[in-house]
Amino acid sequence: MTGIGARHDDGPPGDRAVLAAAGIEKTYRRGVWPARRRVRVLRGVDLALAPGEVVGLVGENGSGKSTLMKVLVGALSADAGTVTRSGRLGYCPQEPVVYERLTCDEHFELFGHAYGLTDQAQRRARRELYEELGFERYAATRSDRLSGGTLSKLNLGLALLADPEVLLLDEPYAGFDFDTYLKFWELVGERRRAGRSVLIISHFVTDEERFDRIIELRDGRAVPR
Ligand SMILES: Nc1ncnc2c1ncn2[C@@H]1O[C@H](COP(=O)(O)OP(=O)(O)OP(=O)(O)O)[C@@H](O)[C@H]1O
Repeated sequence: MTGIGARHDDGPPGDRAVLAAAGIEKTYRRGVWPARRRVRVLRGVDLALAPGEVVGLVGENGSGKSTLMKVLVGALSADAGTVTRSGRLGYCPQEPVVYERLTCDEHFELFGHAYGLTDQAQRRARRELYEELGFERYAATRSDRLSGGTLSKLNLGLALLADPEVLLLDEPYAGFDFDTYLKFWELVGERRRAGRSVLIISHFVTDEERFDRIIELRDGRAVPR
């Protein structure tokens, strides 16, 4: 792999980790008694992200990638294991979580407020994101009137707004056209050079060259690839 900048060839991040998970287990319970069954998805996942690393999280459909990411951000509780984070966290879920009646601008204002950004900082970051991802013309459009691709840009933009130290992206480019897909990787490269860490769920073999490291979820465990 060539990655998109300097590589980390010095093994697992260990003490330098900005995000570390140890022994994560998760079982879902489905159905109602007597047809109740358990789906054991994560069986002891260990994972660590160092500053400035861009790591791919891969695995077949249903292997538990989204489940793991939800546990890492704290949106879902694990049955066992620990997650340690340092710094600000940005999360781009697979399904955009937006308010249908709010415009793109209003989303940035709301999230900027939630992140504790000053108005000035929020406006500056918003302007840059509109430009980088090319959706400024939708600034005043309500989110329920956006196309799927533009909605994905808003979803990603909101995760990037506060320039988080750790960025977790669940298939962030669903619906992106090719130009936007390339811009997305430029944007990841910039974050990386700034020492930010990024974990990306990916299904594309073509992405593999862009990661510093790839972790595969297999049989409920994380294995290096
Ligand atoms: N809320 C839930 N309740 C019950 N089972 C669930 C729930 N969420 C996910 N699952 C099951 O857990 C397993 C892992 O799902 P998950 O979405 O984490 O996989 P994934 O690797 O992200 O899949 P994909 O590549 O298709 O996005 C699947 O069998 C899924 O059906």
